[in-house]
Amino acid sequence: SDAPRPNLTPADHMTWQKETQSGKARAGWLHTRHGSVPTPTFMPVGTVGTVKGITMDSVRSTGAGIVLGNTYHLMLRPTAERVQRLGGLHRMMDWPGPILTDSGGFQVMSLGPLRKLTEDGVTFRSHIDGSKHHLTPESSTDIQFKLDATITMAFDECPALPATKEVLEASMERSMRWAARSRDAFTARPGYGQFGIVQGGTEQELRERSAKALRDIGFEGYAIGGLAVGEGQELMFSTLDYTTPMLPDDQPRYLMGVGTPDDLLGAIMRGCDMFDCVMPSRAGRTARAYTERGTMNLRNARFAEDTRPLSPDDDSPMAGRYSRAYLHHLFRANEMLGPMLLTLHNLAYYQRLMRQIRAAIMDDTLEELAVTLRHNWSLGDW
Ligand SMILES: Cc1cccc2c(=O)nc(N)[nH]c12
Repeated sequence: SDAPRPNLTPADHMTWQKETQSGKARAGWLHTRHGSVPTPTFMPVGTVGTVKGITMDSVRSTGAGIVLGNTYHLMLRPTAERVQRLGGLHRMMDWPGPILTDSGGFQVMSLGPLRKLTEDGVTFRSHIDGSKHHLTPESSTDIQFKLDATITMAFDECPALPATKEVLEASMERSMRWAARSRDAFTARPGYGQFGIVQGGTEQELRERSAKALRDIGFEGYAIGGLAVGEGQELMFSTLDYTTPMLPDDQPRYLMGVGTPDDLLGAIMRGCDMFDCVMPSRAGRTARAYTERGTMNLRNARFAEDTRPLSPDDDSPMAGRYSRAYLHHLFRANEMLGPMLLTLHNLAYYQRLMRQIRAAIMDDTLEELAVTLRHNWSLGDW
């Protein structure tokens, strides 16, 4: 967005400034040690220090401002100590902008085989070489410090859904104890920050207690965890309806692991500001294009001689240079360039969507934009 940047607020940690609001949707600025980013913002996932298949210059060219890394993957390879010796993630991956790192608990529960969870933390074996590892709120926070993460996530447990209220309650309460230990282990630095993660599944009373526990600890931002784990959009939105108002109005809200363009629109309209999801990049590697008219699978034979661009207003650097037919050929031939071009295209679409939504928040026309977007997404290919 070319909106004038409000002046940076001097602070001993990162700050978020709300610029304007339209309904429950907010437009603001995230000010960090590694630069300022307009919100709402979508964070491309750079799990092991790379947004798979494209250079960080390409990521920057899509308009992305902040990217995500993962404690779980980076601690296993190349290890946090080596990243630190290489000058931290920013220098190692040639990304001077802000980096948010997830804390590892979620990835252990979904990736690491043979894991054991205790009050102290999680013991697990590496999915790479079977070596044994232990993650605690303290060690996760220390790893993120070594990575030089701009935004550090508290170490939490994300329970699999469906789960009984008792299971959700015990898990949430443990995550809150871990949040306090994560905060104690965090090293405050000007322009850096740490986010707490609200848990509690789809139980309003648990979400309420979790949000209060995190506010009492005090963080620079608040993530909503425990969603995007198979509950479905309706239940995710209804959970957001009562959860976002529980969080401080003047601090950023990060909905973890979300989502499709329609998810993002709905979550922004419910007061969320930051998002991450593997969908656009993973889809790019599997021949699925995200466009204003919904998604399309470029392996489909109907594209074999379709000389049109992917979408008429594609503003990625490849805009108008590669036809659907060419992409169809690349994927059929299993050429590297296919996933590279389509990942770039999809991330550029997500960033364009963020800019469109932010502009509509600024001129209070978000309701109208939402109708247009949902209509066009339903059209399918033209
Ligand atoms: C990446 C992600 C997606 C979805 C949920 C979560 C969560 O609850 N906690 C963490 N740390 N990460 C998550």
